[in-house]
This record gives sequence, structure tokens and C-alpha cells, in this order.
Amino acid sequence: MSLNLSVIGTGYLGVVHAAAMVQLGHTVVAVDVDEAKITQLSAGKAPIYEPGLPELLAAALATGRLTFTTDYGRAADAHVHFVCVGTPQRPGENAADLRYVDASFEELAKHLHGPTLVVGKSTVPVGTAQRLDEMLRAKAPGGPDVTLAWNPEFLREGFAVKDTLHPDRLVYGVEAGPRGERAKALLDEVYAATIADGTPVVVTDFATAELVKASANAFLATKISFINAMSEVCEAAGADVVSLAEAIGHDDRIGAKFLGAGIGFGGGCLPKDIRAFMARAGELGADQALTFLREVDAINMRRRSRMVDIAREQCDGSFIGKRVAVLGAAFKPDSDDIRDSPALSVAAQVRLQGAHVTVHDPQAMDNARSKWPDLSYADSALEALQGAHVVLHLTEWQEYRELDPKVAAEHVAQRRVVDGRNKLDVARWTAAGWTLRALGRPTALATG
Ligand SMILES: NC(=O)C1=CN([C@@H]2O[C@H](COP(=O)(O)OP(=O)(O)OC[C@H]3O[C@@H](n4cnc5c(N)ncnc54)[C@H](O)[C@@H]3O)[C@@H](O)[C@H]2O)C=CC1
Ligand SMILES: O=C(O)[C@H]1O[C@H](OP(=O)(O)OP(=O)(O)OC[C@H]2O[C@@H](n3ccc(=O)[nH]c3=O)[C@H](O)[C@@H]2O)[C@H](O)[C@@H](O)[C@@H]1O
Repeated sequence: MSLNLSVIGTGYLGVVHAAAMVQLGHTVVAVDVDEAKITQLSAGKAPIYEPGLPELLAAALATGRLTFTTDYGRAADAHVHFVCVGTPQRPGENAADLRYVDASFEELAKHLHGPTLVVGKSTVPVGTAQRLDEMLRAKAPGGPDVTLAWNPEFLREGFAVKDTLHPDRLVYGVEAGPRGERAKALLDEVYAATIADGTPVVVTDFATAELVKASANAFLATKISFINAMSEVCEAAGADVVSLAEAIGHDDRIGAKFLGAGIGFGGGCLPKDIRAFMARAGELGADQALTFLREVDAINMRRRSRMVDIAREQCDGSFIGKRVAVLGAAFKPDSDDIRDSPALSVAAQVRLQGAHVTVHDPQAMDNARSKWPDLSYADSALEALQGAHVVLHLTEWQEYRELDPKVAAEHVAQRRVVDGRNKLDVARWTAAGWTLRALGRPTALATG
């Protein structure tokens, strides 16, 4: 059945969700407080770089069943409202900043007059849904007829369209009893096409649904920091973390995914989510349970410093007067997202230590320029390499993996490259006369 939906918040999560829901057959009003974003979206232009999004958005707009607005009133008639606003880290603290979630629920509540389902998708600390449920019942004019569900999102940037249309699982946090059953039935209608494809559905309570999301991201972050801890030991022992990861990854119980050692995780989610999780556990008196996440965070941040150290070594011990080329600004390839980007964090530290740093990224240049205006930027990878004493490969875009090291060599002052993602072909680069250093790999690899 085709439903009327609203999507509140059209950022990395919301815009993909809104367009995907149209693809599933529904009619969607998408609301954001950012007027510029709404104007852009109404004109059919995606405000972010996400593979497949322009096509999905164009197809959704062409149906006439997708509209964008800053007016919550236009969402009033929806059967189901999905809340997708941001939950960033509170400045100077570990805890999540819930001001956008609170503001959007307060505003939405004013427009809920009859039976409606509100679905939280934002990542929130456990206990938030219960609090918001009580708020909606107290403040919405249709109070007793308004039901809340929590339906956390697990999409990855760069694969957001596929992950939204074909998720690994759906999780519904609902209350016990007939209201929860109605919420489940309505969510099953929303996701009917996805469920028909065989997507498993886990139905649980609010608190468990919130914790599923927090623990999934904590597990992923832990897996990355585990391999990066092994990377530190490999460096000390003269061993190779890439071979090690391949070998342990063959064990099904461990699995090969998320064992990519390098400069670590960044982005608008894993770093802030593990910190918010620790903060919330502390409030609940369960802080001891998550002290290991402090180590996960510390290992991750140490990778950035280690990268700077290796880059400095490659500049013969000092960055003063040296030119450093940085390939990559986004926190991961196939995204323009620079939130807590390890690449830009390294670039900024190298610049602070005296180097002239030139950054290139295939998609994140505008975002990088506006957040880090003191760095220099080049329009192409080869231009960034011009006169460089060392090249830092920090975000593994396909374009960089395909760079011809012989051509690259013609642009630099010294053929020295540090692979912060362990994705460059060592044999190709060393055959072209480059010294290649990588994190957690033997120095002997460097010269082939
Ligand atoms: N980015 C991702 O890949 C994923 C994000 N999440 C979670 O989803 C939530 C949103 O994340 P992103 O989309 O990355 O954030 P974002 O910062 O890209 O987007 C948030 C959007 O909400 C809008 N907004 C803020 N206050 C509003 C209000 N009162 N009413 C309407 N709109 C409002 C902002 O203008 C912005 O467009 C977060 O909780 C995040 O942890 C979950 C899974 C994946
Ligand atoms: O809550 C969220 O927002 C999302 O956070 C992550 O998705 P995302 O941040 O888009 O990207 P990932 O692919 O998880 O990568 C995160 C970071 O880890 C790094 N990474 C990833 C994998 C790896 O093996 N090694 C590694 O260093 C990436 O370079 C990147 O900086 C999760 O993978 C999603 O399931 C989740 O929905």
C-alpha cells in the first residue's frame, strides 16, 4: 500500500531515506530547517556527493510524489513521520547533542492531530525514545493517538542508496501492547518491498533498538582499532599487518571485513557514537562496561599522529620548508563528507608543523576548503603532487589507486609516498623508483 510519509531532516541520512521511500512506492514530504538545502533539493540537485543519489532523486521527483519544504505544517497529514536530524557530539564533551532531535520533535508535535506514527531514525543515547514518547503524548494535540517507534539506520556513506533499499536488517523498537503492534504493522507496510526481498526484521523494545545501533557502531570501531593495534605491534616487530589481516580474515568467525589497517576511522558517526555511548553508559552507572572504548578511541587517534611522524621522517626529520601533497580529504572514498576526517586532521597537523600542504580530493574540495581554509588545494591529483617532498595517500579513492606512479614521479621533488590506507600497489610504486612507506608494514617493503 502506498503511504504518505514525512522525512524530517534531509542530511546524509534523510535525503537518501526520503528518495528511497518514494522508490518503495510512497509519497514523501521532506522537511528541513536549512532553506538553502531545501531550495537546492527542490531544484533536483543533491546537496551531497553520494553515488546513485542524483539518479534516485531525479526518479523520485519525476513521480511527483516527493516534495521538499521548510514548513512542518505540510507534513501534518503523513501517516508516518521519520525523524532523521543530526545528533553530533556536544562541543567539549563526549555526550550526544540532542538539541536538533528535541527541536524537531517539539515542532512536529504541534502538527500531530490524529492517529500517527512517529519513527526516530537518528542515532540517540538509550533512554531518548522513552522520553520523547512521553513528550509526544503530553504535547501533541492528538496525544493518545500518536505512537512512537525507533528504527535505527545502519547505512554506510558511499553505499547509502543500496544500504537503504537493501539493508542487512530492519530493527523496530516499539512499546509492548496494541500500540506497539500497530506501529510494527505500519512499519511493515512502509518496508513491504524490502521485507519481500528477504530482509530480516528484529522487533524489540525502545531501549534495545537504541542499543543495537550504539553497539553495532561500537563493534565496527573496535574491529578497526583492533587491527590498528596489531598494526602498531607489527611495526615494532617488523611484521606485515596487511598479510596478518588477510590471514586472520579467512577465519569465518573473524571475517575479512573492517580489518583495513591505516590511519583509522573518522566521519560523522563512529567517533562521536562511541563517545556518546561511553557518556551514556556512565550516566547509567555502567561506565566500567565500556572502558575498552576509551582505548578504541585512543588507538584510533594515535594512528593519525603516527602518520604525521612517518611523513616527517620522509621529510628527513623536519617539515620546515617542505612541500607535502595530501591525496584525499573525505573521511572515506565515495563520499564528500569531511566530518572528523583523518585525512584533513593529518593534513592540518603537518601544516602546523611547518610544511606547505596541498590537498586534493575528487569530491570533498568545497567542504574541505570551507572548513580548513588555511590549507592549499589543487584541482587535480597531479597538480597537488607538484614539487612535493612527500606524498601522503590518506583517502583510498579509486583515482589514487589507479595513479600511474611513473607519471606521478615527473611532478614531485622526491619520490616518496606514505600509504595511510594500505591500498597502493607496492610493487608498482617501487618499480617506478618510489620509496613507499606504510603503517604497520615492514620498512623493507619500501624499496621493493
Ligand atoms: N550519515 C550517515 O551515514 C548516518 C547517520 N546516522 C544518524 O542519522 C542522524 C543524521 O545524520 P546525518 O544525516 O549524517 O546528519 P546531517 O548533519 O547530514 O543532517 C542533519 C539534517 O537535519 C537538519 N535539521 C537540523 N535541525 C532540524 C530541525 N529542527 N528540523 C528539521 N531538520 C533539521 C539539518 O539542517 C540537516 O540537514 C544522526 O543521528 C546520525 O548519527 C545513522 C546512520 C547513517
Ligand atoms: O552510524 C553511521 O552513521 C554509520 O557509520 C558507519 O558508516 P560510515 O561512517 O558511513 O562508513 P564506514 O564504512 O563504517 O567507515 C567509517 C570509517 O572507518 C574507516 N575504516 C573502515 C573500514 C576499515 O577496515 N578500516 C577503516 O579505517 C573508514 O575509512 C572511515 O573513516 C557504519 O559502517 C554504518 O553501518 C553506520 O550506519
